[in-house]
Amino acid sequence: MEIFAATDAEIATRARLSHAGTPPGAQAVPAAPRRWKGEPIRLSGVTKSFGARPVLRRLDLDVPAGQFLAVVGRSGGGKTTLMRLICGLDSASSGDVLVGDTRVAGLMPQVRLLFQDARLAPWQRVLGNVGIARGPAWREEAYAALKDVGLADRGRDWPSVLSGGQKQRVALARALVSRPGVLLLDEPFGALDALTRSEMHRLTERIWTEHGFTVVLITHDVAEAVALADRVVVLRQGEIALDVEVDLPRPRAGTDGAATADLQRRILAAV
Ligand SMILES: Nc1ncnc2c1ncn2[C@@H]1O[C@H](COP(=O)(O)OP(=O)(O)OP(=O)(O)O)[C@@H](O)[C@H]1O
Repeated sequence: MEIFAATDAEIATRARLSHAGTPPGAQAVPAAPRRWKGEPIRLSGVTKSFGARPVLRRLDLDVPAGQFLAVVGRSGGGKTTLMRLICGLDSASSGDVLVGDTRVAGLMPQVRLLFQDARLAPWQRVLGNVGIARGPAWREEAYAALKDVGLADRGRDWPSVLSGGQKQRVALARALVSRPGVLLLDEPFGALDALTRSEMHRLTERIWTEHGFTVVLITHDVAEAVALADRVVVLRQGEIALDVEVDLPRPRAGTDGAATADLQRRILAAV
């Protein structure tokens, strides 16, 4: 049994409205509010050890609400460990992690994650994937989220017929459907080809600008970090080796000026 009951006609109508606005005589699809609340993140004196080995060492990090932060660093530097502490998948050995006013202790509903692989349920259509675990209002929200990622007309497709980039868009819509205060992106663009990756960059930047949630992006790609983030933190051996503002005008996709190159060099040197 499917978890949604929309008919093909209903989906087609909604998709048409999403793309073309409301034709004369048609009933308007209620628009979701375009902006929601970003949550600040605060780490104070956070250490995380596995056995006797510290992976994060007395980390202090304040991420203001609505900031787009990129975390870069070499493999094994503790980036994913940091993500897991922020979303409550793991707990710190010592120190405090706060999202908004809440001390993280267990999974945080206002924090959503996007991974390198889309992790869609193959037995659910696109709309079902986006709407999983939602309450009674999920269907409107799912349509709004699919529209946000440019897939309003793909709700009845199975994940298997989508391209890699489209699957990532569905995963992004699934993360957005609950209007998270914080979106954690763990190398979500790493497996995509260059063109699709730059499309995803533009999409992510647009959606973040529209909705105003806080983003933490983990990436190995310094150019990606500088293209997207307000601020870049370099994590090296569990410590912050560099913390730098990206004071470049948006949108930045495709910009390749001297200031961008300088900043990239500075970050690479710290990595
Ligand atoms: N559950 C665990 N048990 C033991 N060691 C772990 C565990 N999780 C991570 N580590 C270790 O912690 C260190 C940091 O891992 P982490 O995945 O945070 O690094 P990363 O910077 O995200 O690396 P990558 O860029 O390769 O994904 C690594 O040495 C890893 O082996």
